[in-house]
Amino acid sequence: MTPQSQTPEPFGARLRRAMDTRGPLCVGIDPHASLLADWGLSDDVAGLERFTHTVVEALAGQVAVLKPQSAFFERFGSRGLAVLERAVADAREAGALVLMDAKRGDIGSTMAAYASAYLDPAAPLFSDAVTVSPYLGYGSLRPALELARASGTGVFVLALTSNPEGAEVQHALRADGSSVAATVLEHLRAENAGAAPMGSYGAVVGATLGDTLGAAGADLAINGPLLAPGIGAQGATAADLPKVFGAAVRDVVPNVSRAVLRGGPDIAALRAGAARFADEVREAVESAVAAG
Ligand SMILES: O=C(O)c1cc(=O)[nH]c(=O)n1[C@@H]1O[C@H](COP(=O)(O)O)[C@@H](O)[C@H]1O
Repeated sequence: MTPQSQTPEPFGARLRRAMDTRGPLCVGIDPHASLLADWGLSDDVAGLERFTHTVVEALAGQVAVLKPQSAFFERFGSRGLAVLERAVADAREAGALVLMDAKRGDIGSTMAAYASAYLDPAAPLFSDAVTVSPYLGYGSLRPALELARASGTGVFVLALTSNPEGAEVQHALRADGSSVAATVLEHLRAENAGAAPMGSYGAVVGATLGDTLGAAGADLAINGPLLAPGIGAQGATAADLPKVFGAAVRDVVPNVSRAVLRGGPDIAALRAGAARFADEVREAVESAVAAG
């Protein structure tokens, strides 16, 4: 990677500041073909570009985190990736942190290349953080964890995903009786130990999981951020957050994609939709914290 003249501020510190000033909401940039159609756009690169540019213009000055889902850009090949590159740069320029949702995971030597694609400051898709999958073994993520440390970026590791199919792998019990997901969380706790105000290594834990976390023996106190997708289109609400996350609710970065994006293409409507979810999240977190 590019040599750094000075140690960059860690992602965890940058994220905590953004959460404190803008609120913790993350909005996903997920240009589904159906959303392009709803917005009156063509399902091609021009439609993708217009959609993405509108979302960035509407929300990059307002929300803490924007999370482009790479698959929706990859389906258009190199021209789709060019749209993604510009969106990442524009969103960061406007003050949002960009979490690239790429869910990468591979053997360590290949993981190093994925890490450079998103976490090397010289890379065209350089982002503030990236989502990764630990299901080739947590240790295979080491190159990404190390590059994140060096470049002041973050890594969000899938632990307990929002989809119902995730449980067959994530709740599975290891020989010592701990669940696979609890083991992932344990690794993250060790990674973030001693970091203040919080570590740069997050977990993805679905807001849809209700009270099933107990079944996975999941201890969410990892001293790092907890990305919580599933609010809106997948049925969870802001009011579910304290139930799912308990005392860790202060570290939750709730994600909403379709339920905000459906408000477009009107910029004011997109902003109002995000603001409504942000208010609901703030209310839910504040009342949970007040209740102790
Ligand atoms: O890592 C993610 O972002 C993610 C993890 C997970 O467990 N569930 C999940 O839905 N996501 C992503 O979060 C977004 C949810 O979108 P909506 O259901 O439209 O709000 C999509 O981009 C998913 O790929």
